[in-house]
Amino acid sequence: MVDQLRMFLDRVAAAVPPPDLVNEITKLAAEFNARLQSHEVAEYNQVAGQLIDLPGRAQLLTPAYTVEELDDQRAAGHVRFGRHHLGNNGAVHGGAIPLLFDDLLGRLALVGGRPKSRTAYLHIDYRSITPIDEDLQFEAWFEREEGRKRVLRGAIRHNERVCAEAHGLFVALRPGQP
Ligand SMILES: CCCCCCCCCCCCCC(=O)SCCNC(=O)CCNC(=O)[C@H](O)C(C)(C)COP(=O)(O)OP(=O)(O)OC[C@H]1O[C@@H](n2cnc3c(N)ncnc32)[C@H](O)[C@@H]1OP(=O)(O)O
Repeated sequence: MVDQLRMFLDRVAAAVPPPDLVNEITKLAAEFNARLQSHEVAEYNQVAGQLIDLPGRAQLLTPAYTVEELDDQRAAGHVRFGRHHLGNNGAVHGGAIPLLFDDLLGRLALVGGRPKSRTAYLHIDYRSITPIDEDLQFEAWFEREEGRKRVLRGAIRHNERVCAEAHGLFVALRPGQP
């Protein structure tokens, strides 16, 4: 379902459909919304975002990324941004790139039984255009850990070209801290 929805968002972004089709799709979307509404659950029971083996954890907000290598210091894999993430001129929107890094670095910050943490800062360097509709490679790694502070770095590449780099501080939450 999430794969289809991601594709739907890409199609909506790319299409200029005739008015009849817009009306038809609007009715279908309204029907899907109404049907799902009756199955709403509380945050801690929801499945979206919890399906760790699916691209982007099956969370629609997050770009569809797949982790292929993971240990307690490093993660690597691939990501593909779609038309939904377009800024302009074939380049990914600058706001979509931190979404990937926050999720990826935040997820790595948890690996190895580490307690939950929150992003204190996330700095992005946009080194070159990040293209949509291409398979891109990412890497994330620990730079250092000092008490509750975890400093991580990440990079997205298109083949050999660096597209963007990230530098983030994640602070482990104290018991009871939201
Ligand atoms: C099965 C399913 C699995 C699912 C996997 C899901 C993966 C999902 C991944 C998704 C991931 C998404 C994740 C998200 O999106 S989390 C959402 C975005 N982030 C937030 O909302 C965080 C909001 N901020 C806070 O809650 C607090 O400020 C935090 C918790 C961050 C720290 O407040 P706290 O009161 O706790 O700590 P402290 O103030 O005593 O500071 C402690 C130390 O840290 C240093 N410090 C703090 N801030 C900064 C700063 N800006 N620059 C430099 N340094 C900073 C500070 O100097 C001190 O250092 P030192 O003096 O000790 O040396």
